[in-house]
Amino acid sequence: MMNPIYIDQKEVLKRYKQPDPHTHKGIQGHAIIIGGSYGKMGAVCLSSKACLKTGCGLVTVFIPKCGYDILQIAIPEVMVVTDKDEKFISNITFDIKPQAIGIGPGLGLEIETQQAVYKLLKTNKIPLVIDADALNILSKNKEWFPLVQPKTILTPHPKELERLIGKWTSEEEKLEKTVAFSKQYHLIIVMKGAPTRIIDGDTIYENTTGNAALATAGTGDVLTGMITSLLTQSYEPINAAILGVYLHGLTADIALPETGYQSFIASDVIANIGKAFLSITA
Ligand SMILES: NC(=O)C1=CN([C@@H]2O[C@H](COP(=O)(O)OP(=O)(O)OC[C@H]3O[C@@H](n4cnc5c(N)ncnc54)[C@H](OP(=O)(O)O)[C@@H]3O)[C@@H](O)[C@H]2O)[C@@H](O)CC1
Ligand SMILES: Nc1ncnc2c1ncn2[C@@H]1O[C@H](COP(=O)(O)OP(=O)(O)O)[C@@H](O)[C@H]1O
Ligand SMILES: [Mg+2]
Repeated sequence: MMNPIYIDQKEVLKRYKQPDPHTHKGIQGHAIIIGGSYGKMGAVCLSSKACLKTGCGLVTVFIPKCGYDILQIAIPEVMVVTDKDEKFISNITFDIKPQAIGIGPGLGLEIETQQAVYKLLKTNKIPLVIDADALNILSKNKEWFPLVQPKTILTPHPKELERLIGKWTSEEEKLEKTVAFSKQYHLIIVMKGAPTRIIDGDTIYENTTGNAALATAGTGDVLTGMITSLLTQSYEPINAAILGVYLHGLTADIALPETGYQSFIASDVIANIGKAFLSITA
């Protein structure tokens, strides 16, 4: 197996693009975050807020009806489109033209939701991040793998990865299986963990930021929003994944002296995205 490329400040600065002073919200890009189900709307709140805070111009969420008030009250900057169903997503339709899609946080596994994901995968040509229950839906329907567009970013935690590629008996085998999966379907796999690794075919990247404070509900949902945001801002998928993972970890390193490991929560990731951006260019 190849040695990893460490994702450090030098690697990130090679890829980071300073915003143009003459940019506007249209140029900064429009993201759509698709997810949520009854009791898991917080995942979409976290993901969509993180998306905005990572610099894209506009964010729309596509959620089941029961999330409408929750989203509009929690994050006034985010626009909302609702499904026809109350508690889960059953048919994904929107007439906006986003530059990137993030799908999965809080989505649930209802049969109707699985069919809605199938329809999206079959027709979608927009850069995509697949996380959480959208990954679990793919794992339940492995014959859909070839429908996923090349260079789509998948962000599994270890259990989601196991559901996708099967069990492994060593770290080496886990990496080999993930590289083979990435190569077979031309996908970028963000193997979340400590450390997070990004697999792009034969190339393995290893993140150098982050700490155990991130072991708390919703931090993965936040990462999905951040990577989706970078995709809307015209970063190549691999660069969006690299920059997103690095900044996400950096928020926890910045916050740790104030929060300690225990009190750090996913909203603290979002609150520190600004400082993380400032520190990479400092
Ligand atoms: N506020 C909200 O609305 C929130 C909503 N959320 C939404 O909930 C949905 C379900 O997502 P989920 O990840 O909680 O459940 P699931 O896929 O069964 O995986 C859990 C199991 O995986 C394992 N595991 C995880 N990490 C691991 C690691 N690093 N290393 C090793 N193992 C690890 C671990 O398994 P164990 O070790 O217990 O066998 C654990 O029990 C999804 O839509 C998500 O977006 C959440 O984001 C929370 C906030
Ligand atoms: N001990 C740890 N050290 C560094 N990062 C961690 C640690 N535990 C979790 N993380 C990070 O936190 C995030 C958790 O994502 P995930 O499991 O999808 O959470 P959720 O689904 O609750 O949002 C990942 O980015 C992972 O790399
Ligand atoms: Mg998750």
